[in-house]
Amino acid sequence: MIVTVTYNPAVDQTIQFDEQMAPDRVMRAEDAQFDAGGKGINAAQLLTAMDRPCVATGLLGGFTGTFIRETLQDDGVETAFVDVDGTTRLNTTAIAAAEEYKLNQAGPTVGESVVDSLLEQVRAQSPDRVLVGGSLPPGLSPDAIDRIAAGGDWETIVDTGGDILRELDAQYGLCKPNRAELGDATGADVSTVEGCADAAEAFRERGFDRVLASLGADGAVLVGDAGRLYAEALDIDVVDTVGAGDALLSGVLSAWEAGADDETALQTGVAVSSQVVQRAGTAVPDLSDIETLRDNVTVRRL
Ligand SMILES: Nc1ncnc2c1ncn2[C@@H]1O[C@H](COP(=O)(O)OP(=O)(O)OP(=O)(O)O)[C@@H](O)[C@H]1O
Ligand SMILES: O=P(O)(O)OC[C@@]1(O)O[C@H](CO)[C@@H](O)[C@@H]1O
Repeated sequence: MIVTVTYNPAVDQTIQFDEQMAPDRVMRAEDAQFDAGGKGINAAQLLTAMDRPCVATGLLGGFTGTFIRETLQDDGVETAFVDVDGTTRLNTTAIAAAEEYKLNQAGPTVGESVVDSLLEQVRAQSPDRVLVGGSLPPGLSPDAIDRIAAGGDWETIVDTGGDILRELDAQYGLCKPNRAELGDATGADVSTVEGCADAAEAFRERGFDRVLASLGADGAVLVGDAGRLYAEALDIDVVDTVGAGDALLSGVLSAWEAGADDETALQTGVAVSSQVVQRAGTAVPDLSDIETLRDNVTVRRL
């Protein structure tokens, strides 16, 4: 069973324009939507859609927190959130012509005592795996993630920025940097797939059993004791890439939960992310056919 921890959830607002962004005038949108977001919450929604037992925890507050709580309840996602005084943030993705603008708020300031409250929620679920996803709100340091990792007998997976990854001290089952985050975390040249695999391999020594590097349109690399695996991305029509990394990770975790090997897990991850990027925002696509779709993904050893 997986518990996801989102210290800094968000309502994701996605606004679509037919024309390019321009300053000093009113832009009129063609379409707009709100989704419950934050990396761990996205993963919990996707895992639930793939019938994997999962509980979403994290910090919620204000009217945006209420929206997230109600959306997850409607989607049948099990939750165990901790209430905070501030208001959960609202992040905006503007899709204008072919360009994507991501505008993320910092989130409400919280006190360190929230880590104890969250740990209590996590322990109460007795999970096998815990995924800590997303940025930290003001008031918390990377120690908040280390404390979750060291707080019980579970494997911890972490999906956060390169600056935070670099500062973690505990032992982790996996981290999931994207290309820029891998570059930030390691300082290595990540301009080629091979360079990314080298950087991921070297980064394992910092306390990560496996590194899953997501490379956008170039696919993904999974490096661990079983070797270096590379999956090409599928050739698809992308609407926006918000939540693409969460989808890749959810597919991998879903397959591992079902007992699959790393190769099948990577195929599943790429298949799930391909479904997500073909839809606007972080809405959950139909994943009932994912075990068939993953056969379209080619994995090779580097
Ligand atoms: N342009 C694309 N074409 C095909 N697949 C894509 C494209 N962009 C992303 N993907 C798929 O999504 C996966 C994750 O993408 P990416 O590396 O952009 O994640 P990310 O930067 O962590 O995203 P986010 O932080 O928004 O969740 C890729 O490994 C790939 O399978
Ligand atoms: O600011 P963070 O925590 O790094 O990222 C938050 C976020 O952009 O990531 C998700 C997509 O991966 C969105 O649901 C959410 O708004």
